[in-house]
Amino acid sequence: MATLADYGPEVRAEVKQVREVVATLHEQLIKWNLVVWTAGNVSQRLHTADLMVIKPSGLRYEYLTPSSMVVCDLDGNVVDGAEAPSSDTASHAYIYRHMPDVYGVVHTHSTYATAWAATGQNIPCGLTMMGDEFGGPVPVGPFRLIGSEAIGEGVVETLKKYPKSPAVLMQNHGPFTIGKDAEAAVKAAAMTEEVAHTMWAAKQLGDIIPISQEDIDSLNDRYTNVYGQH
Ligand SMILES: O=C(CO)[C@@H](O)[C@@H](O)COP(=O)(O)O
Repeated sequence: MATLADYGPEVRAEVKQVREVVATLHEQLIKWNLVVWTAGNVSQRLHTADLMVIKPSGLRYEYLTPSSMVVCDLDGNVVDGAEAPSSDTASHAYIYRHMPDVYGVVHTHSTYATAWAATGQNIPCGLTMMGDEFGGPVPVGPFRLIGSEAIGEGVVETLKKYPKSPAVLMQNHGPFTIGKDAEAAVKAAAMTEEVAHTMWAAKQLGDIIPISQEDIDSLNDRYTNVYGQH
C-alpha cells in the first residue's frame, strides 16, 4: 500500500495545506450548529494527486488537529495518518471518483434537514434563496446503510437527477453536500439546514407558494454568475 513517501514534494505540500483546511472547517460544523458530538465529517480532494483528506472516525471536534486528519486514496485506502478514517470514507471516495468537478464533501445530521430526510420528502423550492443555492428542491436520496460506498452511490445517482443541487438528503440518515472545495461543501451544508428550517416553519403556516422553474433558473443563474465579488 502506498505511503506519503511515495509522493513528490508538491503533493506532500498540498497534503499539509489541505489537512489544515479540513481540520479548521470542522469548527464551522459546530459554529453553524450542524452536528452533535462527532456526527459529521468533512473531506477535501487534492488537485496534485488522486488523494483526499478526511476526518478521523469518532474523534471529538475539539481534539481534531491538522495532523489527525487522515490521507486516503480514492478507493478509501489509508495513505497517511495514525487514526482510522471516517465511517463515510468509502462514500466520499466514491463521490470523488464519479464527480470529477467535486473537491469537497460534507456529511452532517443537522436537525431540520435530517427531519426532512426521515420523512423521505424533498424540500420544496419555495424560497428565492433555494433557487440561488440549489436551483430547485433539495432532493431526497435512497436509504442506504453506513460503512460502504452505498451512500456515495445514492448521492451520485440522485445528483444526476438534480444536477444544480449541492445537497442530497439521504433517507432516514441526513444531508450529504458537495462543492468545488471543502469550504463550498460546508457552506452548502449550512444553507441546507437553513432552508430546511425555514421551509419546515413555512409548512406550519400554510401551503407553499411555488416559484416557476423559469424564475428558479433565473435566480440560480444570477447567483452562480453575478452574485458576490468577481
Ligand atoms: O452517520 C454516521 C453514523 O450513522 C456517521 O457518518 C457519523 O456518525 C460520523 O462518523 P465518523 O466520525 O465520520 O466516522
